[in-house]
Amino acid sequence: MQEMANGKMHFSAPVSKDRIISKFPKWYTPQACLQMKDHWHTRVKTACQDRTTRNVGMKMSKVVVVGDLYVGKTCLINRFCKDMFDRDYKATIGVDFEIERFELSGVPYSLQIWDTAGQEKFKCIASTYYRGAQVIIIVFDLADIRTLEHTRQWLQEAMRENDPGSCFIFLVGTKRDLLSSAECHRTERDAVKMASEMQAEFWSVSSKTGENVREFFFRVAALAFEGSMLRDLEGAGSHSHIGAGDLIRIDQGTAEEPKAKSVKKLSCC
Ligand SMILES: Nc1nc2c(ncn2[C@@H]2O[C@H](COP(=O)(O)OP(=O)(O)OP(=O)(O)O)[C@@H](O)[C@H]2O)c(=O)[nH]1
Ligand SMILES: [Mg+2]
Repeated sequence: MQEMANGKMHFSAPVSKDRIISKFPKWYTPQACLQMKDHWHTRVKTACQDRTTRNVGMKMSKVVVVGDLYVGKTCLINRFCKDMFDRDYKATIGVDFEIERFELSGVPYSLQIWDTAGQEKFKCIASTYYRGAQVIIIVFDLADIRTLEHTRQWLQEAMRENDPGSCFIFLVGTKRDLLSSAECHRTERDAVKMASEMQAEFWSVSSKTGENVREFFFRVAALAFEGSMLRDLEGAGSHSHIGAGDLIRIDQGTAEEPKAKSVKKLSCC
């Protein structure tokens, strides 16, 4: 596909078929969800159908994934982005990121997904990447209740770098394949309570089996996309947008768009 942008001809690969979102994705549980509607906002739908507005607005959102070490942040991202699962633990050093391209309601859109280190000694590096997030995903291990207790602290730290009300917050319990359904039910009840306190949407997933992983990221993409479109359409002040300096700039129109970038791994301060 060829596109004219800034007077230059670009070639952009079509979005892969399994990243096309046409129907508004559903929540995991109505007890802790950010929105209960099951359709695109009318203004967004109209804007998506209007070819003149297709090329304006946010084309990429920053997503930051935080949580204790070993809870499964990297596995969650890898299951979605690469459809793989690694049983062996390799701690994230500093940060990494992946770019995922979608097509939502006919409009191209990308998520820049930042995977941060949970280890205390890398926190000071990771926290410098929290700024400008449109989505914050706080991950905990369903099989280790202490990691749920720590999610409040993770949220506080992530919000220190972002304006209140400027981010969608998700609370995600991983490793549900390790729990019996009774155990899972008990922990989910506590997690729903925590999510409500945080004004977050709760999801329960397994990166090992892939259960709910795709559904979860589709939901993230849809809410982030709709939020961006609405802010653009309403002409909100720049403070509620992702600042230009907060995203790594990637020319989405070039033929050889990098699939993922690994940020230089730094030793800690
Ligand atoms: N059974 C099971 N194991 C999982 C799941 N997700 C992750 N794990 C395992 O949990 C361990 C930690 O996973 P990671 O994704 O590396 O954890 P992390 O949160 O990225 O850890 P840091 O990078 O140190 O912050 C690994 O051994 C994974 O194989 C899951 O859904 N089910
Ligand atoms: Mg990791």
